[in-house]
Amino acid sequence: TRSTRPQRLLKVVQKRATRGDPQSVISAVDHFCRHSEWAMNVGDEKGSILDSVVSELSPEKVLELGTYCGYSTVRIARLLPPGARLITLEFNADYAAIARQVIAWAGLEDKVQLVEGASEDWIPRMKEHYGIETFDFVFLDHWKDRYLPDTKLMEDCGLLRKGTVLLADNVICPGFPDYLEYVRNSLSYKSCYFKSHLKYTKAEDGLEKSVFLG
Ligand SMILES: CNc1ncnc2c1ncn2[C@@H]1O[C@H](/C=C/CNC(=O)c2cc(-c3ccc(F)cc3)cc(O)c2O)[C@H](F)[C@H]1O
Ligand SMILES: [Mg+2]
Repeated sequence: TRSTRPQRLLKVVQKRATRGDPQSVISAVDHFCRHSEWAMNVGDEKGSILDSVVSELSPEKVLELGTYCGYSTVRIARLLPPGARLITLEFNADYAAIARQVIAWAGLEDKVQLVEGASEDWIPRMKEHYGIETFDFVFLDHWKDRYLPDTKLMEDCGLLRKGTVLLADNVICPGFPDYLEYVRNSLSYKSCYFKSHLKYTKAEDGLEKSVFLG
């Protein structure tokens, strides 16, 4: 049977990228998406905004919602300080299998814990299963109608602390109006919008950075 897009993306990574070199993995995926097939990863333009937020924060404990093929996982993990940990949640087994191999090809498996399961099931288990007190940084990039319920769930589970940064992909396209209204109007968040473009196109998109105020 015909291969899937994630399988083709992995082949390009293994063909064009150097094992253990995260930057070459990022470039290989960008090349694949720009020249061969469109895929729903954050892309290079928004990716560099993600890079600057992570570099400035230097977070120890990171949560990513929606691994997909691991592109943003690699972008984040490559910038983490020694000893820092990234937990990424992905409930599609096929995507998780591809992402594991992409993360391993980048040589970042020691920093990344890919959990195959649903965010709503695993957010409540973060403390007892992974010994997480609170997260320093959360990247939201899963189903758009799940950003708000999962953010409220993280609040309820006490996983956010004063200063925790939430960064959400796709403010415009596909968009998540309910989450945006919440973080922009809630007294518990200080929110700002990083305008960008939908990867490799002229269409506007952006990232919403929201700091939890406790
Ligand atoms: C609900 N709980 C979940 N738990 C674990 N993994 C999950 C969960 N929910 C989804 N996943 C997992 O997270 C991923 C889902 C990513 C969804 N992303 C997008 O749809 C998305 C779409 C566009 C887009 C833009 C323009 C256009 F014309 C068409 C598409 C751009 C983007 O940057 C996106 O991120 C994965 F697929 C799913 O298994
Ligand atoms: Mg996205």
